[in-house]
Amino acid sequence: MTTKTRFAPSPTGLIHLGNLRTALFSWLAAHKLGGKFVLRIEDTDAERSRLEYVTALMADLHWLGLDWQEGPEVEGPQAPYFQSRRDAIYQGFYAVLEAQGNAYPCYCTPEELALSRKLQLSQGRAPRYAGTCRHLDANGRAAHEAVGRQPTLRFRVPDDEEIGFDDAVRGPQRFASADIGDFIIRRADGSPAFFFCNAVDDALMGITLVLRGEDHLSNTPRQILILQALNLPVPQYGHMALIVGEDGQPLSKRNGSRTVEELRASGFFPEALNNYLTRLGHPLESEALLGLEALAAQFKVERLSRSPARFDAQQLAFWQHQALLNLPWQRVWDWMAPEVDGLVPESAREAFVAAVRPNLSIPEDAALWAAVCFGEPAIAPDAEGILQSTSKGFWQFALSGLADSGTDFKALAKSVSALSGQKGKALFLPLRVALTGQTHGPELAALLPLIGGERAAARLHTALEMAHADL
Ligand SMILES: Nc1ncnc2c1ncn2[C@@H]1O[C@H](COP(=O)(O)OP(=O)(O)OP(=O)(O)O)[C@@H](O)[C@H]1O
Ligand SMILES: [Zn+2]
Repeated sequence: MTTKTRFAPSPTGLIHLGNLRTALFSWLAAHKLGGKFVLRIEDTDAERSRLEYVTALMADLHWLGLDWQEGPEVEGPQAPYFQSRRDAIYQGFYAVLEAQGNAYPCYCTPEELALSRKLQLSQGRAPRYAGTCRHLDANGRAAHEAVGRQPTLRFRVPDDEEIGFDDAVRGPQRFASADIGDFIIRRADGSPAFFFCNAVDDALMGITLVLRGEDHLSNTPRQILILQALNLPVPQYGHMALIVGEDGQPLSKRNGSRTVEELRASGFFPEALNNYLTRLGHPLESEALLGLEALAAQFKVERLSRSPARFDAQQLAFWQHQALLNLPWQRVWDWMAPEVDGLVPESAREAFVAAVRPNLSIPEDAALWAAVCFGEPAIAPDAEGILQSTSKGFWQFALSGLADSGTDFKALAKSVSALSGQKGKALFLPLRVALTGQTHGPELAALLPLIGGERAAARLHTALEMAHADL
């Protein structure tokens, strides 16, 4: 049996890294074994669901390379993949459950339910549905209907059963049916309850492995009961620890967690997110930046951690740096192009990327180095003093070195050192400051050929003017 996984977001906001990691792990689990990954949109909450969030989350998944084999856009044998368009399917299953006696209409009002809950709490009991409408006969129902009460549909939970399943992440789980009250599977307005259509669709779509956040763990026994009653296949479930933010709270669409869209807009590479998130709560042997297929090859469901994973901005920055160092130069060029285009000659692009990529973290960082190489950069405030404390003689040696060795920085440094007697920082820092205006930056050996002999000579002249008179 091939693995089939799914990502089933509710389009009620932009997705965050917690949602994304669920999608990523599901994708990896499917692709590891040549299986399929399904995207299903759980938009039954008409009030909170928005089409623009569907569009946004699909754009996010495409950007990350997490393409789906069934779902919106590509369709598939179980279309439609929007739950809002599958209502006829759910109604059919409600009818089956009612005919079997596994579901019954409940006419209790929200006020009556709240009162019952309060009463149970005051008696020190865990509140659950008291079973008021469990045994209503046709007359009792008719009486409620006559006063215009709209019923919900409740699932009749068997009395004394144990519901067990083997969680792919957390191991064996046991629940007593006696702790689960009869629960609502269709709301009074006719709309399906989340865990009902979620379970039914997983079964109909042939999902074999459901990886999701542990916020869903308590839904699972109810979903298993529904599927068993309908004689539908029960997938394997794996409940992962949630990602918590710096405040210790789970990332959530409701609490304004940083969205994938924001991370993309601020210049993160998809490879940085994929590599960071795969290692967040899942140990990997490889320390290298890996593509999705390589990540999938190393991914193992049984390695998923049971303890919460904390979002760590530094680790994400580390993987962004790895992406900058390792991606093909054209990718890095396309990423920085909007910031530097027009400044960098076409023939110098590859060399420019090679020179500056270790010194970047966001595209805007490239603008400074483009100005350094091809424009007229200002001298940074912390650099001015360094030039003022050099001697004019030093710059005369530098100018003659440049005339002899051209843009070969190693040869230039060697000749200035031989003539001036300076070494180490006393040699390199003034040269860096004069040539770039900065006290830190990419290798001068890589920058100088881009700066070119003419600009370099002009900058050494400026340094000569700023140096104090001596010799
Ligand atoms: N902080 C989190 N860490 C890991 N996974 C998460 C986190 N929050 C949600 N998920 C998972 O993301 C998947 C999609 O969830 P869903 O679209 O319902 O979003 P949500 O963030 O839970 O929504 P809301 O913020 O409204 O509660 C689910 O499997 C859910 O368990
Ligand atoms: Zn009732």
